[in-house]
Amino acid sequence: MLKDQVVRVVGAMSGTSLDGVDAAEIVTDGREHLEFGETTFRPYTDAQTAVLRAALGKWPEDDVSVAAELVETVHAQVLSGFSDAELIGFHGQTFAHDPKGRGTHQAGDGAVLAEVLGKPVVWDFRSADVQMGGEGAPLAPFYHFALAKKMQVDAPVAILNLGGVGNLTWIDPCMPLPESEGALLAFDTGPANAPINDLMQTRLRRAFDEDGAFGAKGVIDQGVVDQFLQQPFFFRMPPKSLDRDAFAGLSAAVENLSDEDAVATLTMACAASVAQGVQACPHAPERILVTGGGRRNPTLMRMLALVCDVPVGPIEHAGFDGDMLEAQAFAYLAVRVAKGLPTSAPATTGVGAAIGGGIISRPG
Ligand SMILES: Nc1ncnc2c1ncn2[C@@H]1O[C@H](COP(=O)(O)OP(=O)(O)OP(=O)(O)O)[C@@H](O)[C@H]1O
Ligand SMILES: CC(=O)N[C@H]1[C@@H]2OC[C@@H](O2)[C@@H](O)[C@@H]1O[C@H](C)C(=O)O
Repeated sequence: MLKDQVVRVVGAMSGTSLDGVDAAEIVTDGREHLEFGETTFRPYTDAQTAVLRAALGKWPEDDVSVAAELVETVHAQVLSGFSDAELIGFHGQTFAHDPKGRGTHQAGDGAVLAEVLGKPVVWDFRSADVQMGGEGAPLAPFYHFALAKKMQVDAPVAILNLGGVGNLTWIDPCMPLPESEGALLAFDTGPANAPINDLMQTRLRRAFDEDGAFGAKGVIDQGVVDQFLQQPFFFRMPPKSLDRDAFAGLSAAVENLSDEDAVATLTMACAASVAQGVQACPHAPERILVTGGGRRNPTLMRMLALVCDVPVGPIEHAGFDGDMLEAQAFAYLAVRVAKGLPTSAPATTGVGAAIGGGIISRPG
């Protein structure tokens, strides 16, 4: 692919909240040129979510073929709607993530999708980074850098994704490239919606705390939050990343609280872990732009504004679509992989040197 070639590319992401597949088209040269196209979301049925949930924590050598085929089938359906796209970025579904141990496992075979869809597919974005000593996550930061350039801001900003897990990217948009030293600092902040969703499902048979209603009625158990922040993860310097279910102890710690108090406490645990992350940034960002489903939870957004010493608002304030940012990110990263450009750097994943991860599979 030529250096300046502009590509119509679609990215697809199945996130840790296990709610469905986001797909988004962009037009990009893999650097600063960025236009936005069609988007779609395909929710998983309850039965499909149950299959995926049962595969969490499993590795390729475990028998996950049914769950992996489900990921491929749903993605093939979703992506077949993007007939104009020349290239596909396919993240897959993370089943397990243990970068300093067994590695990282995103289910779904991009080679199968390339055959089915008849287009080149970039996939397995995280493994090379892990093999080179990196965390393999977060990977959206290089895309966040492109967004900050598009915003034409001249002071550091932070982009906070609140999905199942939270991740924050601090960006100095005055730097020339995302891999430039000092351009980015990125890391997972802690659990975000996953513990809240798990509690809502187990206790109340609801998918999530809609509009933060339960959390708003509860009283925060500050002792639980303070105890939670004593976990070694919060004393590690970034970059750092998390598996979805890394904090089982947090859910256990709210077991004896009422539904409302438990949700309020889990919501504050998420906000407080973000506030700790903000303290680790090189300088205070001018503002925090929130993406991912957590920005739709007004209780969480209120708590964030309370504990972070920086203005906090949804990324729509900067003109971007907070539901589709991750799908767009894997579209953008796919073009970078196809062009041989790096997708991570020491400051985003802790990898030894900037590298481009990802495999390209072409239809036979
Ligand atoms: N109206 C709402 N009120 C409260 N919470 C909401 C609302 N809408 C979405 N959410 C939360 O956002 C979650 C979905 O977020 P998102 O789609 O960003 O997650 P994801 O992409 O799967 O996760 P990750 O970024 O960790 O991979 C839902 O499961 C729910 O917890
Ligand atoms: C291993 C893995 O899939 N991590 C996800 C997860 O979901 C949020 C957070 O944890 C982040 O580290 C990452 O996803 C985003 C898209 C990323 O790589 O930037």
